Amino acid sequence: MDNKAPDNGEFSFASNTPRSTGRKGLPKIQTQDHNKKANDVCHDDSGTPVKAKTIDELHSLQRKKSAPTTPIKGAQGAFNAISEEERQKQQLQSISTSLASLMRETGPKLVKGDPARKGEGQQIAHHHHYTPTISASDSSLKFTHYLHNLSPAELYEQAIKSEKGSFIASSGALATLSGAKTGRSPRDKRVVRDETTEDDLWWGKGSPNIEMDEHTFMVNRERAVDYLNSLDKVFINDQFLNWDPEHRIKVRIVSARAYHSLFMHNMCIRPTPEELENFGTPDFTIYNAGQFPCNRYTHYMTSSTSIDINLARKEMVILGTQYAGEMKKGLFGVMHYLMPKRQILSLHSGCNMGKDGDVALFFGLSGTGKTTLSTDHNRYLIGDDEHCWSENGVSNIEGGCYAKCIDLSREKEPDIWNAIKFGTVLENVVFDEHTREVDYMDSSVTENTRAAYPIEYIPNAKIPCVGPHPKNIILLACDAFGVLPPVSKLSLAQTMYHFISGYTALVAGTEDGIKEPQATFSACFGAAFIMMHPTRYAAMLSEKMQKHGATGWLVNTGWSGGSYGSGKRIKLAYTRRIIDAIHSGSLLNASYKKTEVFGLEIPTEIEGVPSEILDPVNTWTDKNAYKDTQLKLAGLFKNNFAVFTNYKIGKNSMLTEEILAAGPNY
Ligand SMILES: Nc1ncnc2c1ncn2[C@@H]1O[C@H](COP(=O)(O)OP(=O)(O)OP(=O)(O)O)[C@@H](O)[C@H]1O
Ligand SMILES: O=C([O-])CC(=O)C(=O)O
Ligand SMILES: [Ca+2]
Ligand SMILES: [Mn+2]
Repeated sequence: MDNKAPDNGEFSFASNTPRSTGRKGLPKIQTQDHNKKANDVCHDDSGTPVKAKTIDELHSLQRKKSAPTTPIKGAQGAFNAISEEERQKQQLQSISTSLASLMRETGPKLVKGDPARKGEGQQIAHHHHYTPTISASDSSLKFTHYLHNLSPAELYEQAIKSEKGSFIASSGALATLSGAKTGRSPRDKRVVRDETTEDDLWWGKGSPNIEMDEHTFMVNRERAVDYLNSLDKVFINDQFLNWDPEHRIKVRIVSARAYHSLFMHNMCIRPTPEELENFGTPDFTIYNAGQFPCNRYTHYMTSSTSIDINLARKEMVILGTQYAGEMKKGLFGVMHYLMPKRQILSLHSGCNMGKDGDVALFFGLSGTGKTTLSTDHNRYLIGDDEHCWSENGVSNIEGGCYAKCIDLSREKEPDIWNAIKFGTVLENVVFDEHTREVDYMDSSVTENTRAAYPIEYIPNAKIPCVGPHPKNIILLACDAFGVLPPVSKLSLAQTMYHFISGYTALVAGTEDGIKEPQATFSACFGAAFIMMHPTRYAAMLSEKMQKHGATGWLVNTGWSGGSYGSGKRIKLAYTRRIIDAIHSGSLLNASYKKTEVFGLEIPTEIEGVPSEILDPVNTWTDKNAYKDTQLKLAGLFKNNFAVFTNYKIGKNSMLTEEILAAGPNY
């Protein structure tokens, strides 16, 4: 920070160290007369004196008060002039409400700051009109310390001080463990079914929304809040979702771990100090009590993990899992409800933009390449995982990226490699205990190792993360069967067919319990996150693609030359050349031939890609095995799509017919 605390010999870290001056022995102890200059033998002792009389005072000089970069709105305005004290009071009141038990008193007694740093800089919520009654519980006599929107440096210190398994990696990233869960637990997700959600949401067979009643939600909420209030300290993050200013959502995350706070600091949009001062009441609140299990005797609970969403209360509760992705994807689910209600399409996709403003969306299930392929040195990154498509164009929902890092290499993914530095959260990676060098090949903890970093850590991120209407819609599938072509150009009906199907072979690890690749269908490439029926999203996508003239593509980032086990994964370098040809427009006008069974249009030539791999039949030595495997996969597609044949997609029933006909034919 500064050179203001000068060297007086006792605290010598300045450049004239004993080593550099070649002097032997310890520096001379000087107890007084700092100003003596003449005839000094040791030059180190001749610096200006420290401007403190005591150690405490010295330490208080080290940290200067943060000040907003621009004057706070309203403070000097004629209207709604609000005093600093009043603003702090409002903030405390809001946080007190967030942490309140709904059964007992109005809210906990709050203290801002770390309990370990008693006295300094702490503010007690004196304004809080708490009236102890005869029925007051012991917990209501306790203070709840909260740490509000700490900086990454502060969160590092908190994590290292109090969370086992937190270390600084040699890159500067914070390496942490997420505990027993190293992936999401979709089977433990519950959504409150009430008047608000009864008609709007998708319930029943195939739906990711497993119902829960309001009362049970309150039981779990109380459990989480009691747990959080019982702790020494809790972390509060007040942040935003969605870079489109018209549709920005305010979120509050209450959590017990500095790791969770830093993760969300990176993943959500970070408010400026001014925006934070004027934050007001959040639109949605997460209570993350992940270290604490749910009570398995509670109705609807099938394990000790429960992730509960209550849209009417605008709250989410997490019990029994510390995997940070639950918060990220929980909020994504909320956006999948809020945005379509405003005629905005929410998408599980990456997004980037070329120099000429051409935007591409990358859809795909976990591990198919959204983050890898949207992070492209020659293009601007808008976002890697969650977007909105509105009348204004596209906007990222998040403020950060969440990259898989198993087998990560500097050569193949330089931008992601370089983003792993101070401030980045590294989950469940293995490192050398001395050098703290990470071994990205090591999956001893889990296959699903991850890095969460702010989007501006990617050098060509487009800030603000918004762009014009997309030109190319790229559907990524990691086909473990090895029969889908590396790239196919899709008609609108085919795009809709594959979007609704949402096929991939899940790559090990992201969803807890899955260890081997297996064929998966997940509607809209994100059935775990959508809240309404898939046809709602599909209809919006087809309408937008038609209106803005976007082209659909199916890209197989999975196997070639055989299924998983015998074939090999398509080289990332080839996939990148394919994606380049889509972006440049050269693939749009290439020559094509149609495949059997899936009826896909495949190009005969792409610069930088061996032509023989473009038709997968060429890469298989056993042609009969290829044919059988292709038919087997086609059958799986048909079976999966059967549930959608009774639904109309959009207003146009012509399109519905075409979509049904756009699947495999054999
Ligand atoms: N041909 C290929 N194309 C894309 N990715 C590949 C290819 N071959 C190997 N990979 C690897 O596959 C992984 C793709 O993961 P990525 O993080 O991009 O998934 P994602 O779609 O963003 O998933 P999630 O939604 O879980 O974040 C990376 O580890 C990447 O290195
Ligand atoms: O949410 C996660 O854990 C990782 C992710 O992006 C996904 O699964 O789509
Ligand atoms: Ca990703
Ligand atoms: Mn994702």
